[in-house]
Amino acid sequence: MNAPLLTVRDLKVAYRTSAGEAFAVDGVSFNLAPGEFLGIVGESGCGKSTMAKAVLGLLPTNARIAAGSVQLRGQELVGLSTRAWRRLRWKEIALVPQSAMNGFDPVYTVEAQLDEAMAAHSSAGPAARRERMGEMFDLVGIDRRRLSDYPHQFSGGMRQRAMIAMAMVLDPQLVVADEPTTGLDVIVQDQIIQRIRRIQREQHKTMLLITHDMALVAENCDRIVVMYAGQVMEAGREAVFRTPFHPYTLGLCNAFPDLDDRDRELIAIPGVPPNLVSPPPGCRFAPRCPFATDVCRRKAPPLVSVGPDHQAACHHVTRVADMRERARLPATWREPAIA
Ligand SMILES: Nc1ncnc2c1ncn2[C@@H]1O[C@H](COP(=O)(O)OP(=O)(O)OP(=O)(O)O)[C@@H](O)[C@H]1O
Repeated sequence: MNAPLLTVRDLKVAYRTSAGEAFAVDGVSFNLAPGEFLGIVGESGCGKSTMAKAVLGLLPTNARIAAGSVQLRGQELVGLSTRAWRRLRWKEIALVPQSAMNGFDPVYTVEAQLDEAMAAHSSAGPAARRERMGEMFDLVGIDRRRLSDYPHQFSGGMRQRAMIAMAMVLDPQLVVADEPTTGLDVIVQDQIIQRIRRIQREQHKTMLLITHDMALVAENCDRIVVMYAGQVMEAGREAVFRTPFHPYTLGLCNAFPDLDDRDRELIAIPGVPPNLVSPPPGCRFAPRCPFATDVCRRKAPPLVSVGPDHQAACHHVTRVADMRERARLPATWREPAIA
C-alpha cells in the first residue's frame, strides 16, 4: 500500500458560539492514498465542510483546531502560518468550491483570474501560462477561446467547470471539492461529477469530495467516510453502501435513489442532527436510531473493524443482518426510538 498523501488523525475542530463551543469535528481520523477518490458524506450540519476547511487551512476566525493532526505527505498542516499556507494552497491543495458560491470575481475575465493564480504561484512566463490555461479549458471541456469571457457570460455549469480548471491549473497533489454541484440542475450535476471523475482518473489526482448525496459517493468514490455529528460512523470501500453496518449509513442509503433498483421507495431519516454544543451522550445517532438500546444512550461506540478495510462505530454490529432487514421497512423509521 502506498504511503498516504493525506493523514487526518483524531482531529477536533471547535467553533466559538454564543451558546458555547461546538465541536463540529470531534475526533475524526482517515487516510487518503495517492490517486484515491474519497467521499465524505453526511447530512447538512455533520461537520463535512468544517473538515474540508481544516484540511485547506480555511477555517473562519471563530474556529480553532482543538486537537489532532492533518498531514500532507508527512508535512504537518495544523499550525502553519498564513504565509506557509499561501505557498501550499493552489499548488499543493486546491479547492473546487460549492457552485452556488463559486469564487469568480464578476469584474475580471476568467482568464485574468486564472492567470493571477498562476502568476502568483509559478515561475512560468505569460505564453506558458496561457498555454496551460488553454490545456485546462480543454480538460474541462470548454472552448479555450472563451477564456477571455467574463464569468457572467458562462452558464452555471460552465462556471463550475472553469472553477475545476482553476483548481487544476497549478497541478496540485490534492483537490478538495466541497458540494461542487449544489444549485445546478440534475443533468449538469451529473456532467460535472463525471468530468471530475474523469480528470481524477486520467490525471491520477487525489480527491476529497464532500457531499450529502450518498448516491453520488456510491457511484464515484473509491473510499467513503460517513460522518454524523462531527464523528465517523462508518468508513471503507464499496462495502459501506453494499453491506452497511451502521444504522445511520442504512438510513442514508434508504434516502437516496438506488441505481440497481429505481422503483425502491425513498425513506427519510426522521429528526435532525444534534446541537453540537451539547451533543447527546453515548452514540450521537442514538436519539434518531430505530435500533438504539440502553448501551447506545450511555456509551459512545468505538470504530471497530467489520470487514477488510471497513469500520463502523455501532454497539450492534453483530445484529447487522436483522438491522438491514428491518431498515428496508418504512415503518421502522416512523417508529420513534425508545426513550
Ligand atoms: N462559522 C461558524 N460558526 C459557528 N458554527 C459553525 C460555523 N460553521 C459551521 N458551524 C457549525 O458547525 C456544524 C458543522 O457545520 P458544517 O458546515 O461543517 O457541516 P456540513 O456537514 O458541511 O453541512 P453543510 O452541508 O450544511 O455545510 C454545524 O452545527 C454548524 O452550525
